[in-house]
Order: sequence, then structure tokens, then C-alpha cells
Amino acid sequence: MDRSVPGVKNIILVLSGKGGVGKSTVSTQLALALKEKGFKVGLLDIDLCGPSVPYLLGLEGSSVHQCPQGWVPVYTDQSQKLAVMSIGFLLNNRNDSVVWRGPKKTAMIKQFLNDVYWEDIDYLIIDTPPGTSDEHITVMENVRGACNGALIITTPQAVALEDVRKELTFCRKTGIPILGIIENMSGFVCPTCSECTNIFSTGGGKSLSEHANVPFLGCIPIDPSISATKESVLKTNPDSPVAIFFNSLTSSVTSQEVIS
Ligand SMILES: Nc1ncnc2c1ncn2[C@@H]1O[C@H](COP(=O)(O)OP(=O)(O)OP(=O)(O)O)[C@@H](O)[C@H]1O
Ligand code: SF4
Repeated sequence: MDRSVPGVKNIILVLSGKGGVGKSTVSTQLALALKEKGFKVGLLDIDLCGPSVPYLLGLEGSSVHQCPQGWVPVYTDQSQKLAVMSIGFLLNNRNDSVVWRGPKKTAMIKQFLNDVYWEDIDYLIIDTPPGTSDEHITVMENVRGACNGALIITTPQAVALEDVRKELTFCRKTGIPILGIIENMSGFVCPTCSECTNIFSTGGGKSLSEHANVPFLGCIPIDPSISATKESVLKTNPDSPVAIFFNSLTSSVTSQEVIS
């Protein structure tokens, strides 16, 4: 059965087979870039055991509250153009950890999708935990039919690419369209001379996408400023290679709407 999320027009999942490849960074910067382009955006962090979105946006310590329509998400600023929901807002202490079995995780994710007051959201970006676990199955079952598709993040190392193959299989089995593969931490751009050094082998994401017959959406170099900022790189460093990448990613994403 096709399912949708109340108040949301388009949904994009961000997946990776492996942890630490930059999934939350891409989710956050994509959400910020879409906001910069004038869209109303939601960012949902369903990484229940390791929520990092509140930190990446400088929203630690914020909390959600109830209104008659449900939980009110945390907004990044007064424009209310970027609404954020994360388990991190429900924990008393940022060092508290969530040790839950599958059913409790499933119930929490359903609440995030159905009980949050997502108000006129053009794009809901869902940042997922690494791998293919209960969280992924729950979210896919609950957004099927309303989901534009998944972005798959990898790094140039072979092990990360091997994990991508599992994500591709998972998407195909669950019927979620694959929007494309992104290769993150692909070379280091020197802040002094702008020379790009390929620390690991490069081109793995592109060749895998050709092999798997899915779009390749580009490479993001290692850029220390991306981990330092709480704002869109489109604003803080508009001419940088990472900003050029996110500019192009927003164009790809917005040209693939399933619901207008
Ligand atoms: N292109 C990049 N340049 C520099 N630093 C980066 C880049 N991408 C990610 N990082 C940094 O790498 C670390 C891991 O990134 P992130 O938290 O986004 O990964 P993740 O895949 O979401 O991890 P997890 O599996 O723990 O959820 C962070 O400190 C982030 O700032
Ligand atoms: S040329 Fe090499 S050493 Fe010099 S600033 Fe650039 S990357 Fe660093």
C-alpha cells in the first residue's frame, strides 16, 4: 500500500552502507541548500542511536513541544523555512544513549512521520543510520509511494563501495527509486592553493554507478570548512567545490519531483 507523510510533498532518503561516510553532513547541507533556494524544507534524523543533525545545525539543547496538530519541530531560524526533528531533541542529555529493541524504534519512527506537525514542507530529507536495519524497513514501509527516492553516499575506499552494493539491492527489493550515488571525501582541496590531492583512489563511485546503471551525482572533496559551519556552504563559501556540488545536487533533486 502506498503511504505518504501528512504536510509533505516530496521525500528524499539519504542512505549509506557504512558509518562515518558523511551521510548526516550531506543531508544537512542538502536541506540548507534547498532552503537557500527558497523551498520549505524538513530534515528528519532517524539515526536513533547516533543523532548528529542537532549538532551539525547548532541546535543542541533545543526541544520540541506539543501543539494541537502534534509535535512542533525545531526551526533553524525565524524564517521557519527549515524544520528539524531528531531523537536528540527528546533526550535530557546529549550523552544519553538510546538502547531500544526493534518495535520501540519502529514506533518512534512512525511518530516522527505521522505525529510531527510538518507544515507545507516541499522537501523532507530523511537522514538514516548506516546499513539496512529496522529503521530503514520502517521508513520505507511508511513513505512508499510518496518518496522521490534515495541518495546513496559512499567514500572512495573499496569497503564503502562494497557496502553500496548492498544498499542498491535493498532499494531495489523495497521498491525505492535510486536517485544516485554521491562520492564523499573524494580528494582534499588545499585551502592555500586549491590544489586537489586524491588521498584515496578515486572514481569508484562513478564506475559503480555505471556498472549498476544508476546516476552518478558527483564527488564532494574533503573540505574542513564543511564540518566547521552550521550554515549552508552556498552562503559561507559560494565559489568552493563543495558549494558547486550542492548547487548541482539541489538542481538534480528538484528536477525529480514525484508530487507537485
Ligand atoms: N566532505 C567532507 N569534508 C570534510 N569533512 C567531512 C566531509 N564529509 C563529512 N565530514 C566529516 O566527517 C565526519 C562524519 O560525517 P557524518 O557525521 O556526516 O557521517 P555519517 O555517515 O552521518 O556518520 P554516522 O554513520 O555516524 O551517522 C564529521 O565530522 C563530518 O564533519
Ligand atoms: S601546494 Fe601543496 S603544500 Fe602547498 S599549500 Fe597547496 S597542497 Fe599545501
